[in-house]
Amino acid sequence: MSSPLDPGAAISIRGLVKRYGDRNAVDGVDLDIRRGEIFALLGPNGAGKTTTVEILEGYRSRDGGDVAVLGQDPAEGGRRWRAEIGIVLQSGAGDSQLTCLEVLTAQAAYYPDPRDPAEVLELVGLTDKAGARGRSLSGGQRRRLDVAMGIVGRPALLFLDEPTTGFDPEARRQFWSLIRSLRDLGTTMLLTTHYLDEAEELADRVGVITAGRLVEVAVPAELGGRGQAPAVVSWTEDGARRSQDTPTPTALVAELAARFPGEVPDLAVARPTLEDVYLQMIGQSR
Ligand SMILES: Nc1ncnc2c1ncn2[C@@H]1O[C@H](COP(=O)(O)OP(=O)(O)OP(=O)(O)O)[C@@H](O)[C@H]1O
Repeated sequence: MSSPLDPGAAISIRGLVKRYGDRNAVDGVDLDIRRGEIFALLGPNGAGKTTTVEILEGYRSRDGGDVAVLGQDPAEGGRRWRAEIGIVLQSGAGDSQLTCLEVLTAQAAYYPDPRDPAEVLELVGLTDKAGARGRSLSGGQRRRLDVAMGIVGRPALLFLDEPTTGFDPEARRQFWSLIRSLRDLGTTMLLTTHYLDEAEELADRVGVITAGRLVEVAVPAELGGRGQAPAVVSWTEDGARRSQDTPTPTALVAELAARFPGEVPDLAVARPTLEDVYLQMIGQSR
């Protein structure tokens, strides 16, 4: 028997089930996301991420379980509840004939306490594109406009579905700093991503979902026992690459330092990345 919904959480989920035909796309998910937290949902294609997120957004019905999003059942969320939620979809506003400022001003009019559209453009780094039409923007600029649309209503909770797909490395870093400024403003965020470095960089906690089940929830540094995993020390010796797993890499490096006259050739100390443990987890659960 699972515990009751947590009324203080931004998102509280117990025993969530969604069926398509005779298959459970979401198969008994329990999860609490704290207010102010950035939570990343990871999982392979078809794992059930979008289905789960769309149920939380109130866009899909569920077949079982209890859900509270900002204290409300999303299946019954009214206009006031909806105004507290921002959504950044996989593709959004970019095709509009309107200018960025116009499209954002039109969106802001739906909300009781919107942010100033010009300030939002500044926040997403599109001030110099205020007068440009959506369809003249680059892919990365369109995504920023999507984010601007998602946050102009001053949401307490923001859903971001694969927000940086198609970004160049610099645009991704700028986007990450935008997400951090939203966190500093108190916004709770649930993001789905296939970029493990993005999850590591942004998320307070990550959840891995495979075949509709949440297999682990942890801070990125601890996922899959990563915090306790041995380090791999590698170096070059007698023209060959050597490597050794060790729980005490400092001792091994000291030993190598004593053995070599100067620099230890090509010395590297590595621990499993989030991607390493993630791939291992989803491999095991298939
Ligand atoms: N409307 C639908 N009708 C039938 N099956 C569906 C429907 N929507 C999703 N599914 C199935 O449910 C499962 C979960 O899909 P979902 O879109 O939630 O996965 P996902 O984790 O978001 O994947 P991706 O990373 O590819 O976006 C998949 O097997 C998918 O084929």
